[in-house]
Amino acid sequence: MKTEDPSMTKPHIAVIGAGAWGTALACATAATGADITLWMRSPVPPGTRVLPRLPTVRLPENVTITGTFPQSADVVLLVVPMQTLRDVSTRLETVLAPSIPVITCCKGLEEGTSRLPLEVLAETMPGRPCGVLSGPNFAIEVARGLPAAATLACAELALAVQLTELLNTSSFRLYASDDPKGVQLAGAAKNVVAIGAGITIGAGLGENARAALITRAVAEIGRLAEATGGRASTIAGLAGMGDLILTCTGRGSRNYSLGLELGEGRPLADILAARTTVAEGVHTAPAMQALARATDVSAPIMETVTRLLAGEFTPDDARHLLLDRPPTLE
Ligand SMILES: NC(=O)c1ccc[n+]([C@@H]2O[C@H](COP(=O)([O-])OP(=O)(O)OC[C@H]3O[C@@H](n4cnc5c(N)ncnc54)[C@H](O)[C@@H]3O)[C@@H](O)[C@H]2O)c1
Ligand SMILES: O=P(O)(O)OC[C@H](O)CO
Repeated sequence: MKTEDPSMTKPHIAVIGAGAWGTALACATAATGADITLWMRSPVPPGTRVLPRLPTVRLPENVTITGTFPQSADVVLLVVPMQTLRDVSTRLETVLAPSIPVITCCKGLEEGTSRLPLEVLAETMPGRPCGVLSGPNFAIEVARGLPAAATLACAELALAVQLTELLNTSSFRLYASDDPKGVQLAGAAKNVVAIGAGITIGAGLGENARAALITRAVAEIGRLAEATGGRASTIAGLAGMGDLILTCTGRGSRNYSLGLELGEGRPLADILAARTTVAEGVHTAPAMQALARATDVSAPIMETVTRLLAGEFTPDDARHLLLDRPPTLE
């Protein structure tokens, strides 16, 4: 009788959240050959292989959809909207073995507390090894296996390296980092800047203005990263500059397209009412404004986008994004 060699057991990667990004990450990590379980909160009929957020993508055979949280896995990817991270991670913590590493793939700050994703997990999953994955990644392209890259950061570089080796594939290239604060700050802030970039184009201010906005955002996000214990140099990488380039120019971005509509004069409430997907920048902007104020960081872009979203500025005032400040040194 054949006995199974435990050293030949396939890795198990659990993905929590079957929105666009969770579905894409299930497809991408399936290419490692691991067994993938994809948790979704809404039940689907047995045999479902195509999920609502990415209706043109068929899940690979080694992806199993489940409605039950995992108790174990080699790694868990948490891929839910930022404002639900506290609730979902609290519930997951009650069943998941304490040594299992969790990677947050959210890009945002928690509204009301201005917490970064890993700061939320430190409260809901204390003592657990955690990391963050972030980079210029439109879900549909990653799901289709088009080439993409991202940063995976953990406070312990050795863990980041170990997890990149587990998750890296020939089309989804991962770079390890030991600056999780900088990576999270970058991923959250770019969504706010993307709204600003959309407003700039939607209000007809031109592409020069957008390029200036993106470039000044790099400096602003660097200051915010340092104020939260991260490194400004991280903002030059995939999670910073890389994601700013993608999200501030690609019409596939929900944050950028929301900004475009705002810039064209459509009220925020109408834009949000017509959408079912998450535009993280709407929640993250006031949290980023509060963080900047609390840490005494000059953050005119975060401030202006927040005030535009709150209706304190009209799109006609969008030049505030760049121009209404005295000249200074670069
Ligand atoms: N879509 C992308 O291209 C992309 C790429 C990189 C990172 N991200 C980030 O990933 C995160 C998720 O984004 P997405 O694009 O998958 O969002 P989405 O709007 O496509 O889907 C969100 C998913 O979360 C689920 N959800 C909503 N409320 C929930 C709750 N209370 N509990 C559990 N699940 C809940 C929804 O059912 C849905 O499946 C965001 O932080 C986003 O910034 C997205
Ligand atoms: O559609 P957005 O604006 O949430 O952007 C998606 C990804 O974060 C791009 O990297």
